[in-house]
Amino acid sequence: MIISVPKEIKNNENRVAITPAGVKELVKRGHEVYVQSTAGHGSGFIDDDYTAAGAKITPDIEAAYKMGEMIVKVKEPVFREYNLITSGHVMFTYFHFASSLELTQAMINQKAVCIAYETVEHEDRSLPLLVPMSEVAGRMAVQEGAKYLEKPMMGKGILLGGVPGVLPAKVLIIGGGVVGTEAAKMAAGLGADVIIMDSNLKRLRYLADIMPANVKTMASNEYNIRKMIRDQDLIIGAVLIPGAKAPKLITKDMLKDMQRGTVLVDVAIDQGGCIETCRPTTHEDPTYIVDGIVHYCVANMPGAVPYTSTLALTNATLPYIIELAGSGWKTAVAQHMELSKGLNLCKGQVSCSGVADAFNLPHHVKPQLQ
Ligand SMILES: NC(=O)C1=CN([C@@H]2O[C@H](COP(=O)(O)OP(=O)(O)OC[C@H]3O[C@@H](n4cnc5c(N)ncnc54)[C@H](O)[C@@H]3O)[C@@H](O)[C@H]2O)C=CC1
Ligand SMILES: CC(=O)C(=O)O
Ligand SMILES: [Mg+2]
Repeated sequence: MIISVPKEIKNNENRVAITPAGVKELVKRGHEVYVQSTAGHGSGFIDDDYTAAGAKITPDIEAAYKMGEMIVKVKEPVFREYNLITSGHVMFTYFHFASSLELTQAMINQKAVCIAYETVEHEDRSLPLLVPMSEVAGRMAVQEGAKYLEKPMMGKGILLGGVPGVLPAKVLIIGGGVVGTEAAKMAAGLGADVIIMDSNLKRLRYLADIMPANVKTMASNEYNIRKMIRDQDLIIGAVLIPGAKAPKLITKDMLKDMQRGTVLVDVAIDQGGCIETCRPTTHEDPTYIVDGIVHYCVANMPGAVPYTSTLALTNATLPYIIELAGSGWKTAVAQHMELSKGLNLCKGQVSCSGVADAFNLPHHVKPQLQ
């Protein structure tokens, strides 16, 4: 198969979808790999690293899309890419369709086969291609939260861990999955006073067992959220219903109950966000203030630490790229339950229920696989 890797053009997105090591594995199996010139620069790979591994370099994004049967990316296509995508393409990348009708409609119109990293799902319901980036974003959420709690950044002016004789900051994490767990570990390690809320009691039992003593667990419901947000310093949104739009758990009217300078980091923003006043921001301009509350809502947080994120992501995606390239997408999707869960759009039909529900579109349980 011919696999093509365009350079990411989303704001401050420095990850790349394939490393030279990945190219070598694909070329060894008889595939042809095209990589757009400078696509790897942000992650520390130069064009010569790719050619040495057997890739061919394309001069621009148009050529990258033109050459490939399967396009492997990191982030969802942006407007400039829509018309480069055709019904002949298999697109393998993060899409987060439920958060964007525009993107969903564009990909329906282009009739491409869209397999979304974030909904590839194992039988035990884990999400192997979301996990590594959630690990990164969960850890970063605390790092970024700590930074924006500083007074010059419009935060309350409180140090997460406190100092001897002064109490530490309070951190509330809503959603105790991968992002929430990693955030809790980081915040606890810095000495903060941490609460994790989740709607899944089994998950809370597990977290209560493994977390240090400065992490407490609490059931997630409106009453508890309203009660706890009053005196928190940092609140991290980390819920997920796979494929679907995130539920709004903190509404605009709740902001007046928070203390000024409280920082909200809505990691779930890529699925629309779980805080009503959150809208996607970029690494260039990551925060804004509503009612004195700092909102941080960057939808591609791992893009800022590409040296870590590209390796973590491609460690997970490469086996699936090899499978899709080796068997062809139809056979791979038919034979592998995890990849069939990843199929979101197929030649203009919506095959992911979360996406269909988000926009009231017809849901094709069995899309045309021809
Ligand atoms: N902004 C960014 O750059 C990034 C965003 N993400 C996003 O972060 C979000 C979380 O991802 P993961 O932790 O991997 O998901 P996960 O599936 O591991 O965890 C989600 C948790 O939310 C819980 N949950 C669902 N509804 C809830 C509710 N009403 N109240 C409390 N908890 C609830 C679930 O029980 C589960 O434990 C996703 O939207 C993901 O796409 C992930 C990586 C990067
Ligand atoms: C998961 C995701 O959206 C990201 O890594 O950017
Ligand atoms: Mg994202």
